[in-house]
Amino acid sequence: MKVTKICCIGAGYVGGPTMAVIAKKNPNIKVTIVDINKARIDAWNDPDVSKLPIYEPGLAEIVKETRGKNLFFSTEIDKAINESEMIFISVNTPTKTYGKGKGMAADLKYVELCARNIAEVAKTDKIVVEKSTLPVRTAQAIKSILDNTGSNVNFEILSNPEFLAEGTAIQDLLNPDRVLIGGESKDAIESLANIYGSWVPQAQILRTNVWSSELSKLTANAFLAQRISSINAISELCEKTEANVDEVAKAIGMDSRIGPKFLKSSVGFGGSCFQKDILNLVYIARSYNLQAVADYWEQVIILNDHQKRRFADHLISTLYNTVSGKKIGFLGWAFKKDTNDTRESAAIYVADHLLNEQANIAVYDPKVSNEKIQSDLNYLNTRSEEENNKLVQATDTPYEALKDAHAVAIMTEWDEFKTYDWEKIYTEMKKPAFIFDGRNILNKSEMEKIGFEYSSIGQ
Ligand SMILES: NC(=O)c1ccc[n+]([C@@H]2O[C@H](COP(=O)([O-])OP(=O)(O)OC[C@H]3O[C@@H](n4cnc5c(N)ncnc54)[C@H](O)[C@@H]3O)[C@@H](O)[C@H]2O)c1
Ligand SMILES: O=c1ccn([C@@H]2O[C@H](COP(=O)(O)OP(=O)(O)O[C@H]3O[C@H](CO)[C@@H](O)[C@H](O)[C@H]3O)[C@@H](O)[C@H]2O)c(=O)[nH]1
Repeated sequence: MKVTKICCIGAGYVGGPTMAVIAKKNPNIKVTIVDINKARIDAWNDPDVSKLPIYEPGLAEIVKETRGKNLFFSTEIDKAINESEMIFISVNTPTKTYGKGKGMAADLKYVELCARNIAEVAKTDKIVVEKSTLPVRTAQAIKSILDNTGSNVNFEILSNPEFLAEGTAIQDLLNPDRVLIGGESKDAIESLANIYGSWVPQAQILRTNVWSSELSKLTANAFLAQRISSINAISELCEKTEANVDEVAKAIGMDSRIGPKFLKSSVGFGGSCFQKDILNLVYIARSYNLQAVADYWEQVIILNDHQKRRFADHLISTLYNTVSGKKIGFLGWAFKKDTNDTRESAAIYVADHLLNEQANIAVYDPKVSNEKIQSDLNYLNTRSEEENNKLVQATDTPYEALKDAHAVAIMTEWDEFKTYDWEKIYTEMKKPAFIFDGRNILNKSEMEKIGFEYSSIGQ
C-alpha cells in the first residue's frame, strides 16, 4: 500500500518525537498526531517552540521545520483516522493500578479504546501499527476488536516497538541501532519499511513475526535494566571492600562480550519504562506458570528498590541518624539528564523516605517545576498535599536549594551540576557539609579538598 497520510494516536514522549522525525524524513507524507488531551495538543501547536510539552534536544528545531507543512497536531481523532492509510497507536500503557494484575500487568485500556475508535470510524483499509510497548500477544486482541466491527474494512496489524531513550530521542530516531517490524502481511511490513527506509538503511530494518517483535521490546528493556541492577548490586559490595565500582565497570566493560554501556552505577534506575515493562514481563511469565522465569526477572526490580532505599538510609545514618527538621538540597528531580520527565524517578522515592523522617527538602532541577514535584509526591499518597507542600519546595537556582542545607543529594546527572561554584556552596552550607553523589559525577578529591564530606555510590 502506498502511504500518503499517517495518523498517530498519542502525542506523548514517543508519538511526538517519532512522528516529527518521520515527517522530516518523508516530506511527501502528511503526518497528523492526535490526542484526547487538548492542553497537550495546544502546547504542541504553540508558536513559541520552547513551550512544547516535551523537552528533547533537537526536537523543537524539527517541529519548527515541519509543523504546518506536513506535520500537524490535532484533537480531531476521528477525522485523522479516517483520512490515513496507516495509524500508529502510541498511547500510554502504564502498570495497572486496580483489579487483576494490579501493580504488575500493563493497563491496556487506552490501547483498546484506540482499537475501538479505529474500528468505529474507519471506512477504508488501514494498517494499524502498535508503537506502544505491549505484552506479547496483544496484536491478537487488537485484531479481534478490529475484525468484529461488521464493516468490510481490512485491517493489517504490525508491531513496531520504539527503542528511543529520553534525552537522546532525536539522535536515537535519526540513527537507530535497528528498526523492528513484526507482522504477517508482507505488503504491510514493506509499506512501513519504506517509510523508515527514507533514512534508515534497509539492512537495519528487521522483519519478524508479530510475537517476536512484541516480546523483543520487553526483553530489550529487561536486559538493559538488568545490567544496571547487576552493577548496582556490585556497588554495595564495593562499598564494603574498598573496590571502586567505576573501576570495576570499566574493567569488565572492556571485555567485548560484556561491552561498556549501561554499567553506570547510580541511585537506581527510573523512567516510565524499565519498571513497568519488567513487571509486565514477570506478570506474563507467571500467567504461563513460569515461576522461575518470573522470579529471575523480578530480582531486577527488587534490587533497584533496594538501591534507592539504601541511598536514603545511608544519608540518614551519616547525618547522625536524624534528618528531622534538617534541610536537604536535592540537585535533580528528572529520572535522567536532558529530559523534563520525572516518571518513576529515583528522586521521588528517596524524597518520600526522607520526608517520612521529617526532612525539609529544597529541589533544584533545570527542567522540572515545583508543580510537577508536588504532583509526583502527592501521587504516592504517603502524606497530605499540604504537608508535601510545606516540606518540599523547588528553587529557581541551585544556590538557593543548597544554602543552609546540611546535605546535598545529587539525584540526576545534569552536566551543569559539575560546573557550579562548589566553594561558594560549601561556604553557605551547614557544617559539616555532606555531599551524597547518587550519580558519581563530582570529583571526590576536589570536593574533599574544599572541605565537603563526600560519599558516592560504590566507592
Ligand atoms: N517514553 C519513552 O521513552 C518510551 C520509549 C519507548 C516506548 N515507550 C512506550 O510508548 C508508549 C507511549 O509512551 P509515552 O511515554 O509517549 O506516553 P505519554 O503518556 O507521554 O503519551 C501518551 C499519550 O496518549 C494519549 N492518549 C491516551 N489514550 C488516548 C486515546 N484513547 N486517544 C487519544 N490519545 C490518547 C494521552 O493523552 C497521552 O498524551 C508506552 O507504551 C510506552 O511504554 C515509551
Ligand atoms: O548505566 C546506566 C544507564 C541508565 N541508568 C538509569 O536508567 C534509567 C533509564 O535510562 P535510559 O534507558 O537511558 O532512558 P529511558 O528513556 O528510560 O530508555 C529506556 O526505556 C525506553 C522505553 O521503553 C526504551 O525505548 C529505551 O531503549 C531504554 O533505554 C535512568 O534513570 C538512568 O539514569 C543508570 O542508572 N545507569
